[in-house]
Amino acid sequence: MKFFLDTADLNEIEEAASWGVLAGVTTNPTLYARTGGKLDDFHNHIKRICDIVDGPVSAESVAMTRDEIIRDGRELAALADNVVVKIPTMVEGLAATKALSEEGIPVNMTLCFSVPQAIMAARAGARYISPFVGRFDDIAEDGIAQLADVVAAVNNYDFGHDVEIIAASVRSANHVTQAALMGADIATVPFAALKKCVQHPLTDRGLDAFMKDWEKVQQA
Ligand SMILES: O=C[C@H](O)COP(=O)(O)O
Repeated sequence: MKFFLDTADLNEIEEAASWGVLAGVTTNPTLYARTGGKLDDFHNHIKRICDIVDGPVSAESVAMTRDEIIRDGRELAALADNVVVKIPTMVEGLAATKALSEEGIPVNMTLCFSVPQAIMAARAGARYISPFVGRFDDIAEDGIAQLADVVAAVNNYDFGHDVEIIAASVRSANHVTQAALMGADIATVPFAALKKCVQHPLTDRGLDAFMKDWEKVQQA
């Protein structure tokens, strides 16, 4: 499984990139708004992310009609070679995904909450599909079970092009564990949760003991 960072925060992206495990970044309008970014700086902001990250960077279209999404998608794709156009899973989004994919522009279909949505995204030409986990948990449903269904269903078929499933709306290291065990290709993880993925209390305890014993060696 590959690790993507689910953020538009440049500091977080720079730090995670320095860890050597970052394979890509996903953004969305909410994550960009959280940076305090303005509309007229959005494209430059995406370019800055693309410069930092050696891997695909999803930038989301906020258009609602096929033609507007296609126009948006072309503009976003022109920003950098590693831009992936993120498009919501809806009728107009499917049509735009088909058109953009045929032009060779990679698409990540987002806001995916069901097996039929995922299969349709793949059929339309999506390079990435993003089933959401945490938002199911938020409404007292089992997001991991939903993700497992999507992974199993998509892996049943050959869509004639590469399709990778991004476990999205990930909230915890346990979500990452479950996504990896079921064979999700990618987990896109918020910075705080990604940091928790490298931490373990037994690692901390073991390190503490090693340091204390090393002090004894130095004083012997
Ligand atoms: O846009 C995709 C995100 O992974 C959504 O995550 P969220 O449910 O934490 O906002």
